[in-house]
Amino acid sequence: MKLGIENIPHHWIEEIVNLAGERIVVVDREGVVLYINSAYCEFLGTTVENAIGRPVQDVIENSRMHIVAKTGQEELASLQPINGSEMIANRYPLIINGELVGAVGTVMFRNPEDWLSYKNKIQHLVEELNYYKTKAERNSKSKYYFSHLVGDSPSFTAVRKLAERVSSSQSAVLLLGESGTGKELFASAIHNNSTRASFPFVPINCASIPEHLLESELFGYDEGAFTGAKKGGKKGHFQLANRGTIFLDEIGDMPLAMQSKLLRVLQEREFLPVGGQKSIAVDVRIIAATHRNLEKMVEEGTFRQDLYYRLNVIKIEIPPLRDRNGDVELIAINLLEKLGRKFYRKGIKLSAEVVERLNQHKWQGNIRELENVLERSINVLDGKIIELAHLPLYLRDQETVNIPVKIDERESVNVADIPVQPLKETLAQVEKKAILNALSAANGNKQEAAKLLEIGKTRFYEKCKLYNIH
Ligand SMILES: Nc1ncnc2c1ncn2[C@@H]1O[C@H](COP(=O)(O)OP(=O)(O)OP(=O)(O)O)[C@@H](O)[C@H]1O
Repeated sequence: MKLGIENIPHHWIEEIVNLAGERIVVVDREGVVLYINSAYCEFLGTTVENAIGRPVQDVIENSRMHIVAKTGQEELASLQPINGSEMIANRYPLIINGELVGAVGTVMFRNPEDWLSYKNKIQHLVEELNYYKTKAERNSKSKYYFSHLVGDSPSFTAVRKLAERVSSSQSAVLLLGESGTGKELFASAIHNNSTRASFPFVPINCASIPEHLLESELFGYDEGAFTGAKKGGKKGHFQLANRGTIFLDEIGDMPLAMQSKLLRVLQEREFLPVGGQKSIAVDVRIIAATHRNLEKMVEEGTFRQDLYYRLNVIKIEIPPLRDRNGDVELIAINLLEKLGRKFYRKGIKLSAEVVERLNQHKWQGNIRELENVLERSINVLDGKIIELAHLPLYLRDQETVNIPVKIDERESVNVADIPVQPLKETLAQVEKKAILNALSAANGNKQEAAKLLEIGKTRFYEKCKLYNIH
């Protein structure tokens, strides 16, 4: 007997799909319906004959299948109103022999009660999955080497050489640079080039953790340290990084009280978990990073001078992209390869005009901004060459090259509703709204929301803190 679907007579397949309770649609790269099963058509109030060969948007209300067929990005469990019911839609890119050829979509559950019972059943599995996903992401994030740090400009080459040279030392490293310049990549490359490479690299973003949780995140806690503390306590990042490297990103955002505790670990090489009685010894190399001016913060009294000296043993200043002559094109080509793999779109190139425009731009958001621009361009691209027309508006219009402001219907504000008040307050209101909108569009995923807003995650966390958004 054959080992596949060939054993099933072809005319059974439709019935099997219908029995499985799924409503299925298949579209090609242009979003044209190639197949839709009768159960789905029944639900839509149409017929298979009517639906086949038509653009999917004309057949299914609020469909996003044509988008998935272009981007290659799957969309799972997204809510889709059809015929007045909230449906749960799953949309998968259809990849055959490594090439994106279309998309497959299913919808299920006619009513929210069914969804709730399903959700309760799988909730713990989802949580478990998320836990392993985060862990896997963290592991893969630490896998950068100096060869991943693309750039040939003299300013960047000098910095990369310095970082390479100091990676074998055990001293603390302080990475300075604007948001999106690659500080985390540098930290990871230093770790992987050091004698600690076979031990963990543990990154922690000091700005993204609420102040009251930072201590237990860094140093862990003992059983019974506070109400709700896990049985058996919890290990902190310092303990997890033992014999490896801890990367303290956005160290400039660490509250003063925590700075004192961190200083103690650096001096004594041991720490006390929250609620603990016994100190734990650790052997950890520290790499800290910030986009803030720590010297100024020391002068202003918001950063401890003694801690600054402890961290500033080896200072590495990563240049902003606009000061890296010739690197933009090189990095863009590298990012296109990476994005090509992510979206199953191989061989995408930049037109000469686009290269020129990218070289002219000031890149306030550095490589992260460049990455977002390219990702967006790929999403609106049909062929293989990114032309000026595919760039976001603020890059297309030379007059406004350095003003990355994006206004579209989603972000527009009804001016008539705004009371007369100081401009600052109005701007804050709009900013908060934009953040909430992005969070809701990203299903609460902060990194994704920051990406949608085209700002760095650090700035995003700062804004959330400022507007009390949890
Ligand atoms: N030299 C480089 N070559 C290729 N890609 C890079 C390079 N440097 C950074 N990137 C990419 O740019 C993005 C931003 O890098 P990273 O997160 O390391 O910046 P950062 O300085 O730590 O930012 P932040 O301060 O906002 O946390 C990442 O997606 C990273 O993969």
